[in-house]
Amino acid sequence: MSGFLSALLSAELPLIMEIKPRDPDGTDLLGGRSAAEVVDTYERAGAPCLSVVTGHWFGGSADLLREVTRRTGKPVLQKDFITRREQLATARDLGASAVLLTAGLLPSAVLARMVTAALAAGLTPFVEVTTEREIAAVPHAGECVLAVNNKDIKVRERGTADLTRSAVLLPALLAAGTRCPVSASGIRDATVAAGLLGQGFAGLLIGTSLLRSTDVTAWADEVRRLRR
Ligand SMILES: O=P(O)(O)OC[C@@H](O)[C@@H](O)c1c[nH]c2ccccc12
Repeated sequence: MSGFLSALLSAELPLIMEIKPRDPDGTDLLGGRSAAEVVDTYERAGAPCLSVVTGHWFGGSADLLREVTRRTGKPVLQKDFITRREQLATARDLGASAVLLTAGLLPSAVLARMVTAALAAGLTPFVEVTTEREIAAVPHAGECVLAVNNKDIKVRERGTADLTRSAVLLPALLAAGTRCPVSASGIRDATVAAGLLGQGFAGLLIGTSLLRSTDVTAWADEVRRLRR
């Protein structure tokens, strides 16, 4: 099993904590903090894995990913529009353990090729889906993280999140054979997070709410408390 999958599946609190400099509307999310400071905050709160957005419209970059992977020993997911094999080699060189593949943006033959190529490169495919049809197009689902995106990448993650999408698609994720169904985007507080974990998600990907939080450890502790 990949390092990313096993870290998530063995975590006492499976929150993939994300670093991105801006939200899709351009609002700053780092508030003057360095990437290293955010990494340390997330590690103190118990993150088993991290995510770094390298896409430029979120203010990300390859340098940001490098800075994070140098700082942490935790497996790191690269979030970007990965469509070509060369990008997989770059992700690995920058220290990523997992890569985002967006099912809704890739023709199914390309998605299949990229999943296979990522696995061959030792990277965990983190496949984002929004429909049952997209889920059905994911090969080797048992080796992938399958993540329902509660927002819509086609409108650049603007707009409000639809958390019912996660609930509706969870059975299809499990039927596809993933060990690691994840809910991503728009998880605004600990109550929502605890609810999704209670439904059966094996992991959650959270960015904005944690980046805006003044106390990430308290945020995570609240999820722990609600799950008891
Ligand atoms: O900040 P949020 O709402 O917690 O969402 C995190 C993550 O899911 C979101 O940043 C994201 C989802 N899909 C993406 C694709 C590219 C870049 C970023 C993303």
